[in-house]
Amino acid sequence: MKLFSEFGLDSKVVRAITEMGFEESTPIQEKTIPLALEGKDLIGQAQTGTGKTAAFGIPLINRIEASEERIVALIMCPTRELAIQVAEEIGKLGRFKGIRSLPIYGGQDIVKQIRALKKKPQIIIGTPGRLLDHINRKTIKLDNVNTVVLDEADEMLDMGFMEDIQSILQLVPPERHTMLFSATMPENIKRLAKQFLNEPEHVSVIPKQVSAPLIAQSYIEVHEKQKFEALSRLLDMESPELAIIFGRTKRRVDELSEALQKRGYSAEGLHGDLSQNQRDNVMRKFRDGSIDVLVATDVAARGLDVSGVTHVINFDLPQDPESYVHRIGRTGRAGREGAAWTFVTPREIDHLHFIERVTRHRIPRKPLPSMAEAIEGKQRVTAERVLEIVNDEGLTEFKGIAIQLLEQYDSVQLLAAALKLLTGDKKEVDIELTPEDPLRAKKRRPDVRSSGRKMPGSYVRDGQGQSGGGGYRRSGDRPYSSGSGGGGDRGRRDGGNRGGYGGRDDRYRDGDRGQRRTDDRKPKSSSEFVNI
Ligand SMILES: Nc1ncnc2c1ncn2[C@@H]1O[C@H](COP(=O)(O)OP(=O)(O)OP(=O)(O)O)[C@@H](O)[C@H]1O
Ligand SMILES: [Mg+2]
Repeated sequence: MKLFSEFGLDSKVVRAITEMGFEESTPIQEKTIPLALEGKDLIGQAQTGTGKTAAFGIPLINRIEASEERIVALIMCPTRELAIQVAEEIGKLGRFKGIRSLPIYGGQDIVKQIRALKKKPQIIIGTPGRLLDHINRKTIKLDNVNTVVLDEADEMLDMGFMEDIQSILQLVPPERHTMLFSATMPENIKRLAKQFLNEPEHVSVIPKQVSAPLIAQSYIEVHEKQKFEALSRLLDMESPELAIIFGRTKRRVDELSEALQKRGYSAEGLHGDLSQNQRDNVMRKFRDGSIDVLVATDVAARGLDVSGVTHVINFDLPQDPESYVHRIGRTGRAGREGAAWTFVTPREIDHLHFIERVTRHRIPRKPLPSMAEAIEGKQRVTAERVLEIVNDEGLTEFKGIAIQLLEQYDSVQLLAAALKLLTGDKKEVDIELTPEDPLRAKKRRPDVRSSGRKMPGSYVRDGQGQSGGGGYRRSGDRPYSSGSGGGGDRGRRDGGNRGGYGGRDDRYRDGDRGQRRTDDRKPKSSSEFVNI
């Protein structure tokens, strides 16, 4: 693996990378950084959590001069939280060079954005809708842009941003450098690539299995009505550090987060119908650990990088295989392990098999956690909490009473009582969730992958063992420090209807563009998967 000092980068960039705690480049970084430094257009595909942001961020920052007073680079992302998160990372990378970057997204005061734009940022990281607003208002000019990045490019297409992206790119000088990134590369991405990229290199570090290798995947077959019980048992049994639970609709997310709170879990919901303020608050709490369960629609499926997420639970089976791959990819990031659990109703088993076929990964079935396992899990956590403070100095003041009690009672009996008290009783509140319709299996060619379907002038590394997710190191090893702030996601696919997506990023919230229906997520084309 190549060290960052070996790419011939500006020393200020290397210093920034070092300060971020990165030691070695990840496979996608190793491959794309040299190409991007040469100015080659490229399509970069690598598993979730393997550092695609820095793969485009580093060469971008390296090329820009701090003295530049015009917008020279544009990064487009499908959701607001992702724009914020990418801007954070770009900000860190450009710190020592003095590069100015700015996130531009819907839901935020446009006047405030205009004021920020006056500080002459060189890099804009934005969601397409709000970007177009600024372009139309002439508060953003693209005449000097020489680099464009489309992060989660397939998702932006899927969300119906094609026209917006086209309009935006028409305003960027054609001799630009364009890069396109995602963990999944459906067939329709080719169309976009043909139109906007100039003889791109297709850099793929996706091995056989498209999902990140460090994620232990399992599914539980469960009736719709048993799902909530199954969820609380699973949470008790596994006691996640941080967990993201995906629900199919906004209503589902609202009901589920409320139900979890009633049962005593520290959970909050995130979906596209919340105000930007609410979205920001939820993300902040989740990042700093003040809540440990985030219940979300697919708004949180893409790009979101929160360290400490040990579990992803698909309370509802995702609509399509890409969504599955991205959802579970919120854990098992940057070389860490994670667990992904998926609830499947008996009628959805075929759909699960379809996801398995397309992702080329068999998902083992696990039994519903038993009551005993749930209780055991909770007890284990309590015991761990006790053991954490067993050597604390601050216990002295409790020792007197401890000695007194031990003179009167049996020690095991006493400790058991204390543990019982600490564990707390599950609040037995009856929970009734509105049932969701089951998903039906799709008919689609199962696994059309990248091999043999190369982009012109490209190479596809379809090799083995190129996990990308596996074991690259970060100095300082800060396993659960809160990440870079922000949050990556979008609001969508969560309209009342299955497959609809109401609260998607800019257009509905800002009211200033688009007549698009809030519930019609465009159906995907038939042979989506080139690479998944
Ligand atoms: N070379 C590196 N060494 C260690 N950690 C890294 C390195 N590069 C990136 N990271 C960290 O890995 C995490 C995941 O990176 P990033 O969000 O860019 O992944 P991604 O490939 O874009 O994933 P996704 O497909 O989910 O968007 C981040 O916390 C990032 O800071
Ligand atoms: Mg990413």
